[in-house]
Amino acid sequence: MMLDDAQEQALIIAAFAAAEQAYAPYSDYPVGAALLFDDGAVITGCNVENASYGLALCAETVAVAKAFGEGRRGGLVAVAVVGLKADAEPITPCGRCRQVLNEVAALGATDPLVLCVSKDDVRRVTLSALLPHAFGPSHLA
Ligand SMILES: O=c1ccn([C@H]2C[C@H](O)[C@@H](CO)O2)c(=O)[nH]1
Ligand SMILES: [Zn+2]
Repeated sequence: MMLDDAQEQALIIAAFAAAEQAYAPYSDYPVGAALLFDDGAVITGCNVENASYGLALCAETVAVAKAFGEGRRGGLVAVAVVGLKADAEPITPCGRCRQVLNEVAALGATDPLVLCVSKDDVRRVTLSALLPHAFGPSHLA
């Protein structure tokens, strides 16, 4: 499934809206993520930090956990990630989030598009480009 401009824009807007819910009092670096599934559903997440700093959950991981919690297994088409403090250079998912995203991707048939978004720019990459030679469920089979 290819994304048209309107779908892309809607996903980016959903990620910005999610970032507004970020709980990031320690880093003051709000992040939002929005996952688009092949039935058109969008599931969002924001980063959730903790007084024990190292326990922070990234927006992408929160979104994936919500998706699994709603019964989704595969069907991930695209992900938008925005950092509200990212002006020029878009943020990209951290290494842990790439692996977490790979789990839902590996359960489906498509290599999801990752939209890395800043105020000024959108960078489009595939998840497999962000995480080549990924370890996944097939390795355990
Ligand atoms: O792709 C990213 C990168 C960072 N963060 C969060 C983790 C932490 O709460 C804050 C600063 O690193 O941003 C995300 O949610 N997603
Ligand atoms: Zn992360």
